[in-house]
Amino acid sequence: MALLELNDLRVHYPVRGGFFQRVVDQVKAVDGVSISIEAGQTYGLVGESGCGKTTTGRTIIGLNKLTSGQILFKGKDLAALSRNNRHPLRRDIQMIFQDPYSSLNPRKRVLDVIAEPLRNFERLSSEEERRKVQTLLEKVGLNADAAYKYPHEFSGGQRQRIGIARALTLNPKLIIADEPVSALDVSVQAQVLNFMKDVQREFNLTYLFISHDLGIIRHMCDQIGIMYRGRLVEQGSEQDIYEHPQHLYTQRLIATIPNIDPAKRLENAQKRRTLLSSYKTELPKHLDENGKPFVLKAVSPSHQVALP
Ligand SMILES: Nc1ncnc2c1ncn2[C@@H]1O[C@H](COP(=O)(O)OP(=O)(O)OP(=O)(O)O)[C@@H](O)[C@H]1O
Repeated sequence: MALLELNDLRVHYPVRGGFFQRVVDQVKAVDGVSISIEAGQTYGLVGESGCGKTTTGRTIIGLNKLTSGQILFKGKDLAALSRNNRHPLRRDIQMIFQDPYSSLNPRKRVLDVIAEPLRNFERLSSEEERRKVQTLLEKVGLNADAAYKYPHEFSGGQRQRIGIARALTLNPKLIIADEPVSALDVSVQAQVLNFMKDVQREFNLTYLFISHDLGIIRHMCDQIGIMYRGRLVEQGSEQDIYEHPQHLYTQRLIATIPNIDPAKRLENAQKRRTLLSSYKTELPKHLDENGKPFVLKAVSPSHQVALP
């Protein structure tokens, strides 16, 4: 049995207009999405901005209401369960948000940020809570003292680790990661992604990984779904999607990937930086001495030509 199954999920937002603010139209943000995710796997949901990825994730976690369809988690239909029966299942699904700069409350200490889900589900003494938070901080590679600091005292990558620690507090089975690295510098992206893979192994997690970046999706995911205007146009294994894309939209998306391996991308960015710092670019002139158009050329410091 799959850990999570979406059956014909639809989420439509009403568009209101006119003097009486009547519903005049619907935005079909998610329009008939069916997905099945096996325990321990990473399912990547990819597509351009506005195609409905975030709405799908938020609906699974209960932040949005579904219009129709089923969300089966461990075989139970979340929408059909009473609040009381749904509550214990909710703790098994957590979310990592896109922007670690805005998703952590700046007025709360890291201890309170990470302990918040615990306080909703468990009654721990403050000593037990502190110990649990500090163990988690160490697991995500931060110092236990970080518990007494505020989010602004950390870098973007460290903040995303705090977001990951927060998602792990209740030992969830499924984590929905919505663009977890898109707000981070490319050099930090690879670290956080690899760290998420380590955490997945250690905690036996299943990920629904949402991204618009096919390079990152390839690095992270076993199964991939391509979304376009609220619908899934193609689903398959990582190899199916990248080696044999069937749908024209998938083929176009793949053709636009600049460099699909994030580790390679980082290596290339570093190479580019080194090259730029050791080379100076001579400014172009319009014509050379023979009257031919001047070609822009890079010259090493030892061969620099003094510009007139
Ligand atoms: N609360 C809302 N009310 C009305 N329309 C909404 C609402 N939230 C999202 N939408 C619309 O639903 C569609 C899907 O939005 P969604 O945020 O799910 O897309 P996305 O693929 O996650 O995009 P991005 O990558 O830019 O976050 C968009 O057209 C968006 O404008």
